[in-house]
Amino acid sequence: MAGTAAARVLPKAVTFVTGNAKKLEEVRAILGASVPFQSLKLDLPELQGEPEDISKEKARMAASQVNGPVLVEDTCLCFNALKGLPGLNNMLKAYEDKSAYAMCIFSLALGPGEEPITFVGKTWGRIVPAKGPTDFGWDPVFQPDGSEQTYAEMPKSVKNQISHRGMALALVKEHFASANYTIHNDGSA
Ligand SMILES: O=c1nc[nH]c2c1ncn2[C@H]1C[C@H](O)[C@@H](COP(=O)(O)OP(=O)(O)OP(=O)(O)O)O1
Ligand SMILES: [Mg+2]
Repeated sequence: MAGTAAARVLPKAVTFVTGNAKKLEEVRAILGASVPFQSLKLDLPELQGEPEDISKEKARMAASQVNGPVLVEDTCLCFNALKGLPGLNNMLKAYEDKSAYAMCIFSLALGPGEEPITFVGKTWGRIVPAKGPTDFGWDPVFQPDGSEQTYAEMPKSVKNQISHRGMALALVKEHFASANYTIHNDGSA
């Protein structure tokens, strides 16, 4: 019957594994208190393959290292001219089609050996000559459809409302709201 499942008990709060401070800043701002987490930088291998598979494998590796629930994230800027292949800005110079999408994939693994759940967010736009502050990756060259500003030019709150990361985290939030996990701290770090 729907809605009668007992809340799953987690041994500790979720660890968001990332080495990227700008990502972490956005994830904190977007999740607020809705998903309690701590962050940790781990040296994980950069894997090859389909984006969702890479993300799940990253979550599996992180969950066994942390020995607890983890959230990992991978982002790519995918160019339609290159049939979605993640690539570099200057590769686009040869193409008329400047359309692109930013894609963010989060994977949640509740512990070692558990099948990760993925959450995907996409924002469509195009590649433009750089505008705005240059402190976060390709933000100055990505202009979302319907906007006159690049991600870099937008106030953070506006980027987070419409961004690939914001979209994916809306799904993460929904998942946590419906799963209703309870945290029973096991006393380890
Ligand atoms: O919203 C964004 N706006 C602009 N640039 C961004 C964004 N999000 C990621 N990026 C950049 C950072 C990195 O140069 C590349 C791949 O990101 P990605 O491999 O997922 O990140 P990372 O290796 O720095 O951190 P992590 O430790 O979480 O894997 O895209
Ligand atoms: Mg990475």
